[in-house]
Amino acid sequence: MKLNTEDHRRAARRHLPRFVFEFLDGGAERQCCLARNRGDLDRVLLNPRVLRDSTVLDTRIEVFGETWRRPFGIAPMGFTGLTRPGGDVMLARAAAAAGVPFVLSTASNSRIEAVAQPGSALGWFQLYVMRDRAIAGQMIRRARAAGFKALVLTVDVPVSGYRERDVRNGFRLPFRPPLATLADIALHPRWLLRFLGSGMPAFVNLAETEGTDTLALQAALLSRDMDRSLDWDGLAWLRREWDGPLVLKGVLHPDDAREACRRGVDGVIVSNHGGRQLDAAPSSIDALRRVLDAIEDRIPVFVDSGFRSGLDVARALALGARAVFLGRPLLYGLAHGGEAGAAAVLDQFGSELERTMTLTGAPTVAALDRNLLASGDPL
Ligand SMILES: Cc1cc2nc3c(=O)[nH]c(=O)nc-3n(C[C@H](O)[C@H](O)[C@H](O)COP(=O)(O)O)c2cc1C
Ligand SMILES: CCCCC(=O)C(=O)O
Repeated sequence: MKLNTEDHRRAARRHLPRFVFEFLDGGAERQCCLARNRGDLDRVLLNPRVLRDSTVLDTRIEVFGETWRRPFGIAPMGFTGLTRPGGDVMLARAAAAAGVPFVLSTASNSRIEAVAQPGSALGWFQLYVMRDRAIAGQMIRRARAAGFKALVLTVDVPVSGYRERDVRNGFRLPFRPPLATLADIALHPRWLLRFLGSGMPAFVNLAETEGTDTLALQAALLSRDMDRSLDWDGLAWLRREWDGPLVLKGVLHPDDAREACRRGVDGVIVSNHGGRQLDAAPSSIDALRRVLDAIEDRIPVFVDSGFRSGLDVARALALGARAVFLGRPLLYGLAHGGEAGAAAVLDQFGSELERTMTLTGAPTVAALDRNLLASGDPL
């Protein structure tokens, strides 16, 4: 029986070889940031209101002119195909069925065009800018042609965080696993069998860009060898390439949030990349408060990193976030149950959120506001 995200996580751990589970589950260095996300969320207390009619709950929100059925979506995640072949399409389908957005990663293992169809109305595209900016240009054009609504530029990966587990497990391209990793893969035949027909998943969208050395490029993406010269002026270049909503992902500092507003960005995602980049970064919920104060309602503020239940989502909404993006919980569901597993996780977050709204006397998302925050909240 799977009652919560931890149950899905345990099932994923059983299904996956260790190198895959540790890649998706792990954080950077001593994993302090990963733990901080969790600890700080647990300390946000909601002070419930009583005697409020909550027979009808409304979890819908509006974002960039579109309606989401619930105030959360699926964060962009690379190498999803390693968890399950066709994983990107499964996640997009689960999101579409739940009426929430799915953000397709630059490092996906499914073609942009294949994900656009099942994801359709609420699909967003996440961009990593590699050294050859022409590649980003090609991806943006494909994403626009395929109907993606918003572009998410991830800005917290100028270089990879140090993921020590990935190094120990030999997880890089070309994949030459050490014996211990090979032996562990052999112990997971159900996972292995799924890849017999298809082999190791590729970063197919990179592989399709013109005039590039595909293998070297894929290795560069997995080692997160990005364009470190990208700066605020680089945004002007992106603006010329993309005329839809532009969202910056990985903003933590209030001054960067203000700069984003000045530069005409349409939204920010407060994120520490799920504790996978700077281990000393503040928790996402802590940074969220400061970014919200800096932005003063000028543009929507989203958040991700560490959200494991609908109650956590309510915490961020009460602080003032427009919506929350969910990362690993969806991969746990995908790992053990494919599309149905991902759908079960989204359902779980929906019912947890509804229960929290009822318990706090907040029948609409708008009613989940700072008034619910318990005084003496230690953050
Ligand atoms: C396996 C994995 C792959 C990821 N790949 C990407 C990516 O390609 N692009 C990106 O912007 N963020 C990526 N992220 C970060 C997520 O978008 C998100 O910020 C983070 O997972 C949220 O934290 P949570 O997993 O604790 O919910 C990845 C995260 C994981 C766990
Ligand atoms: C697989 C390429 C990048 C994925 C990523 O951003 C992450 O592992 O956090």
